[in-house]
Amino acid sequence: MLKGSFELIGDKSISHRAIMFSSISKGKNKISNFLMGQDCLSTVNCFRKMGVDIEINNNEVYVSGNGLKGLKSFEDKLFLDVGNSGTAIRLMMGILAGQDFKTTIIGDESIGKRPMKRVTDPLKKMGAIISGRDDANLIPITVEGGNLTHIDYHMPVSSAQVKSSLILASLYGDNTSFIHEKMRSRNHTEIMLKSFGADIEVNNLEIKINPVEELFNKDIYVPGDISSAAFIMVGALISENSEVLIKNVGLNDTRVGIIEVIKKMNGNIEIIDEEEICGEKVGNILVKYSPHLIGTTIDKELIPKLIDEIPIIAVLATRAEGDTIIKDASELKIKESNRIKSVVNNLNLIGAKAIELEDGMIIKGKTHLQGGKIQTFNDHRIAMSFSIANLISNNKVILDSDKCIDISFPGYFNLLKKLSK
Ligand SMILES: O=C(O)C1=C[C@@H](OP(=O)(O)O)[C@@H](O)[C@H](O)C1
Ligand SMILES: C=C(OP(=O)(O)O)C(=O)O
Repeated sequence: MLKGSFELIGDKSISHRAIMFSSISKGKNKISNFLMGQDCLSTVNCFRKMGVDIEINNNEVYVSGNGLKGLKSFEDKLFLDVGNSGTAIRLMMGILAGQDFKTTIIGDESIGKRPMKRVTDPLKKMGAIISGRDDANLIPITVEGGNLTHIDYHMPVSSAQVKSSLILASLYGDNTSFIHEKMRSRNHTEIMLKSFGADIEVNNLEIKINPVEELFNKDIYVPGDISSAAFIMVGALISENSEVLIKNVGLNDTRVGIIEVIKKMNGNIEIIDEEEICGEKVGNILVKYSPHLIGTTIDKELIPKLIDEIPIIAVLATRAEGDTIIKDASELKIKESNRIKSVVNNLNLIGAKAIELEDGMIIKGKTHLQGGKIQTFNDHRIAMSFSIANLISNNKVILDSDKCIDISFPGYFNLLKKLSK
């Protein structure tokens, strides 16, 4: 059973953006509740390497921005290392496209397999010179920035990383740019850049960006990460007699898909004390054990609102009455692991019944988890999802490795231990 309350750690997406946008703005600012996860620290290291003064003091970060074109070239032999982070590399390429120097980006084995053409193609159209393995699809990727044109681009995939990268490059363009989304993805970039003085207008799925001379730093408070809260929420929903209050959860409309799904599945979840801080909705969430969960279908518009939560939703679905069907989610195949395969194979391995689909999965409800040793593929979301499955398994669910959890949720096991009664 999970019981108690806790303050949620900072949002990963917003923490990355806070470092990047502060680094290319003028002035000094403070970022509070910054996520000290490995992914966000990779972003810090990249911008330090490009001459930005970034000081870390507990969960607070102080950034002295260099201005829009003020990043500095470093010795040729050095690379920018993004580690495991898709957000870091894709967003950073948008910024590098506007700088007057050449940079090579590297990362770990997982990022080495993730597709970058979705970003490098449109950035090349804007005038950046980009090369890399497999026609600039795979790292190491070299970006030579400079004078960019504008772009009118219809995104072929729904991705906040692609959208954000192009918004950033558009700040350096020669005229107004338009970016058209297929589906509404997380909008932290639009919110934060506007507060820094960017000229951005959003009309449904169209984003209009006018280039600016400079951005100006503002203090940022990072709300808690709903994608991290999701593991504890599901833990509480499925373990008997649980009741957990999660404080300080980011509740941006583009991120709350997990709450919508839990409600549809008849889960006992309640949002209390909602407010707005730095343009982002924040609130407390009360979750209680829910013995009468029902299966559901998740598809289309809902997918971008919960893309990172699908592995843990799949665990939740094993406790529901009836099947849960997840469709339109082929993006899962190109995350830190192929999350369709890693979820389905591991669920079946511990006694659940899951079927792999081309663009998602079906999870049979009310199955009894038996436990077993699962493969995380060094994917943090897989590791945490199956550590929650462990709470309801007859025998232990053993992870082959759990170090990857530090990528997005440092202190995760300590918290789980504190809440476990
Ligand atoms: O913009 C972001 O911060 C993110 C966007 C999503 O990726 P895509 O843009 O590839 O969908 C998400 O999976 C990732 O964890 C963070
Ligand atoms: C996919 C993820 O992150 P990124 O794309 O930044 O590596 C994630 O955190 O689940």
